[in-house]
Amino acid sequence: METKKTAVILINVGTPDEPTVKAVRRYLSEFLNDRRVIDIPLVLQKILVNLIIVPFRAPKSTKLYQRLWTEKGSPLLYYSERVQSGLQQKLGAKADVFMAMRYGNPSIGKALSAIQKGNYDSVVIFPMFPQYASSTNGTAIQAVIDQIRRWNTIPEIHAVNQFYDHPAFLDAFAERIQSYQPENFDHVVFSYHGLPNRHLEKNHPEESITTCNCETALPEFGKFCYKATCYQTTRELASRLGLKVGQYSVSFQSRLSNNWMTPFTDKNLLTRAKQGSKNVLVVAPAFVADCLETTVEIGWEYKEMFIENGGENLQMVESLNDSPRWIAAMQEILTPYLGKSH
Ligand SMILES: C=CC1=C(C)c2cc3[nH]c(cc4nc(cc5[nH]c(cc1n2)c(C)c5CCC(=O)O)C(CCC(=O)O)=C4C)c(C)c3C=C
Ligand SMILES: [Fe+2]
Ligand SMILES: [Fe+2]
Repeated sequence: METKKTAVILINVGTPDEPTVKAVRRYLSEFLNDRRVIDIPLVLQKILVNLIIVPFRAPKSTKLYQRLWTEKGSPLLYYSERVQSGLQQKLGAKADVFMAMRYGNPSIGKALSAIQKGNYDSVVIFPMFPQYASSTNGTAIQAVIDQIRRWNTIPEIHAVNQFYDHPAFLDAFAERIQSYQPENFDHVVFSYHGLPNRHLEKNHPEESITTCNCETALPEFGKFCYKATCYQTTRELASRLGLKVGQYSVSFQSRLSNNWMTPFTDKNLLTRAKQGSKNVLVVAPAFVADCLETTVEIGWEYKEMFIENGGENLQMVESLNDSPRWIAAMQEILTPYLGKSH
């Protein structure tokens, strides 16, 4: 194999610079003005996002970010930095590892300007979302390509566009879940970040989301259907853990409206509490680092609701974060894109 100078750029969604209304407003505004996130007619998006959603959501989100913040800052940023340095150590001279956020800081522009100065032969874009969605991996890959296409010398460009089915990712997540002894819980909930139904329909060329059977098997076109890959991830994890149908369920969280993917995780947990489940384990395999959506939304808000409605214990599985097993898995996922040491 020839020697190539390779840059890997890890990309997560982003997080505000600080838990203040001003910083959260700036972050939400960049996020929600993305055409791949809010995919409605442009004028409507501008009005809806800038005059209604951001002004109303920013104060509410700020309170949540204040609960999330630790002395190390935002967990998403902290773990992204730890993973970057851990992966760099592991890859050694095989590649230089950069990290950026799609929205906010550290910016993709800053990482790419260092990559441009470094004259790399090859750039590998590695969005940190196991299941492809246009609003996550799609926008991250597009943002990098949009900038690189203006360079005088365009390097080789590769993208890991998803890795939900990579055995190294699945084994690392299964090991994490196993450490909580799932057999000791009444039920295991696999909770994925939701999407508007409209986004799903776009990836259903043959069938509507209401008639498709992707909850039980991966359809042929389903590799890029976020719903299908979430269910497939669950089946793979459940089989590694020896969980039987009925011992676990799949649901979707973080909706911004009721026209998002169902079933909703809060309603799933509420029903289970009312039906007598006392002790549930919640896993969130759409995230590789803990963030607002895992720690606060599930770990605090849903937990409170579950206990108020008759449940006794809701245990959130810690995300992969900076675990050595995950960093080794990342190296395996990247192996096809890496040349010899430079
Ligand atoms: C699989 C991961 C994610 C998908 C898919 C996704 C889609 C998506 N998200 C929003 C709106 C918001 N997301 C927010 C935060 C946020 N979302 C993800 C992951 C996915 N989003 C992460 C990792 C985070 C960051 C959390 C952190 O700790 O900083 C927010 C901001 C927080 C809030 O106000 O709730 C919004 C808003 C949409 C509209 C969407 C798909 C269309
Ligand atoms: Fe989100
Ligand atoms: Fe489907």
